[in-house]
Amino acid sequence: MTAVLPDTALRIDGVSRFFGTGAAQVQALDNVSLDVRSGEFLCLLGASGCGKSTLLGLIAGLDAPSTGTVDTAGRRTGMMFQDSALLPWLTAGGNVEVPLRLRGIRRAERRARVDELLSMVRLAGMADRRPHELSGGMRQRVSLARAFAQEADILCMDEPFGALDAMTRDLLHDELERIWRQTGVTVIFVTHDVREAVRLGDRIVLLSSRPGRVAEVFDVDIDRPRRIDSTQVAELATRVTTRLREEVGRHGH
Ligand SMILES: Nc1ncnc2c1ncn2[C@@H]1O[C@H](COP(=O)(O)OP(=O)(O)OP(=O)(O)O)[C@@H](O)[C@H]1O
Repeated sequence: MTAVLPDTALRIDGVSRFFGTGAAQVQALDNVSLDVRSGEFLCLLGASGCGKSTLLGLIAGLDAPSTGTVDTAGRRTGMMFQDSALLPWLTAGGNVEVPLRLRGIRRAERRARVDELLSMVRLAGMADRRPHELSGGMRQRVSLARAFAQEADILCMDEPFGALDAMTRDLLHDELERIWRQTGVTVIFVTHDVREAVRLGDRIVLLSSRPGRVAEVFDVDIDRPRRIDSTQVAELATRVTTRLREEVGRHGH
């Protein structure tokens, strides 16, 4: 194994993951190897059940590989899910504050940080609202602010905008891209939406159907900011979709 370069945020080396034992055993991932650059926006794409969430969980340190290694060289990882999973008894501000509390940040600093984070997702003045008083898009903005409150070096996002309407999703793509550029965080973004991957990613890693293997890696050489409905995005999305169809077809799904 070669040394991890300083600008490598994450090295996944020969990772397989099995669940269960005996006849009921399922192989979710098969010998996945991948280096992710520091500050890169990497999209993981693949058919349902190909192991995207499993791989993300391994990167986030929520799970351990059966074989192989995931090396984040001590970098802090954070997580954001599709469901905003806000705590209903806390306000928007209270939710964003949770990771700050967990990290032992003092009250006055927490307050200031919460205001900053809510402004960053354009929810200044909404700190006292409760989740049920917010729209789905606003809840996901709070969730985004909470994700950034983790101050992770590597942010793992599991279809964070999957449940939103197209308009809201478009806006949140813009916000996420802006914040990603401002903070320099490394993002690992799971999606099954090809256009979303092309809209956001520096690279797209296409996983094969179960067990997930790296089927192909696409570089997205399109200037930012991108528009999801631009011709360039559509053209690359068509190429990626064709490849994705081949992968799905190969496994008879
Ligand atoms: N804890 C577990 N126990 C048993 N099987 C599991 C477990 N977690 C995942 N699997 C299986 O591993 C495979 C990969 O699941 P995973 O959720 O990673 O796929 P995915 O690509 O994220 O799917 P989707 O796009 O539908 O969310 C699936 O067959 C799933 O049923």
